[in-house]
This record gives sequence, structure tokens and C-alpha cells, in this order.
Amino acid sequence: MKKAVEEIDQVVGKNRLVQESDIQNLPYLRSIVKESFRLHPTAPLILRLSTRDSTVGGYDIPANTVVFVNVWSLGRDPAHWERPLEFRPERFAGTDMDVRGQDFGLLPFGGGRRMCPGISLGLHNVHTTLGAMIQCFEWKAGKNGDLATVDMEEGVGVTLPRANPLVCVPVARLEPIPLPV
Ligand code: HEM
Repeated sequence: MKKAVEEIDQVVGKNRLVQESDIQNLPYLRSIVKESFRLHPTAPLILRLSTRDSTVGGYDIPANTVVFVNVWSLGRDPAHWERPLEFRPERFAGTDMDVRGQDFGLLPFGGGRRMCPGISLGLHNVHTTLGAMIQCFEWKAGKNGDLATVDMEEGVGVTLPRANPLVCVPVARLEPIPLPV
């Protein structure tokens, strides 16, 4: 968190709110978003219907079979990720690994012809909202404010819910920023 706050303070400062054009200059924020999507993809499973008989990874798949791609499991595959269960945004530093469907270990928006058409809007919203939350507030959560103890257990659903509500306390760290009108 400290590293993200420092990056935003350095790039954006404290007199205006983080905005879309800043995102390209905030590599650590982008890495946090990728790492969050890797461990907690919004859609843990994506579905396809095979159009013809085929063989994938040694498995014969007949035509008209519903195939589930386990995005959640791809993001935690130890054959692909070093120490996969650790939240370590630094793993993306200096890589061009992206979430746009070309890196098959990281598919939070799916891939191919039916991948999410709202990806640009989605990424814009996530980066600017998270950026503003980090810029404007200090966040207290977990036992005695220790973020490492936050309960990250996952529930069951088509989209991935938390098992238990996240309780956190925002503490303002900036004077109110006047918004442009
Ligand atoms: C962080 C935000 C978002 C995430 C993580 C997300 C994720 C996904 C995923 C995983 C799929 C399935 C892709 C596949 O089967 O390969 C999907 C499909 C889709 N998404 Fe998103 N999405 C997001 C935001 C949006 C937004 C903002 C819109 C519209 C404005 C949108 C519209 C759609 C539509 C219409 C489909 C169905 C595409 C099809 O079946 O051809 N999504 N999304």
C-alpha cells in the first residue's frame, strides 16, 4: 500500500484527483490491478461450446460440448506463477503481461472473439476508482489495522463473491480536492 501511495503522490501530487491520463504513468497501480484480477477474477469460469471434434491438451472433445475454462485456477497455477498464492504486484514489473486475452495465465476478461467488449471501460473504472481510493484515504482493515490479516476467503457464485463482508475504515489523508466543473 505504501508503495502505491508514494507512486500516486509522486505522479499526481495532492492538489488534483488521479485521472485516466495518469494511468499510463502509474505502473505499480496497474500491477496491483493485474495481481487482483489474477488471484480473484470477477468471472472464475468462462464457457465455450465446441463447434467440431477436437483435441486439447491430450483430451478428446467432441463437437457440441460445453467447455469450462477455469480462469481462477489458471491464475494460481504453480507451473505458471512463482509463489502463486502470494499477493505480489511486483511480479509484473518489467513484463508486458497484460489482461487483454493474449496471456493465457491471466484471462480476467476472457479471450478470443467472445472476450469482454467492455474491457477498456472496465479497466478505466477500476484504475481510476482504485487510484482515487488510495490517493484520498488511508485504509484501516483487519485485526488491529493489520491489512495482512484481512479475511480473503471466497464464496461461491457465477461472479466471485467474498465469503464474508469486508469491513474497512477510510481515513482522509488529503484536504478536499476541488473537482473541475
Ligand atoms: C472490470 C470489469 C469487467 C470484467 C472483469 C469483465 C469480465 C468479463 C468476462 C470474463 C466476460 C466473458 C468473456 C469470455 O467469455 O471470453 C465478459 C463478457 C462480457 N462483458 Fe464484461 N467485464 C467487465 C466490464 C464490462 C463492461 C463495463 C461492459 C459493458 C459496458 C461489459 C460487457 C460485457 C459483454 C456484453 C460480455 C459478453 C460478450 C460476448 O459474449 O460476446 N463488461 N466480461
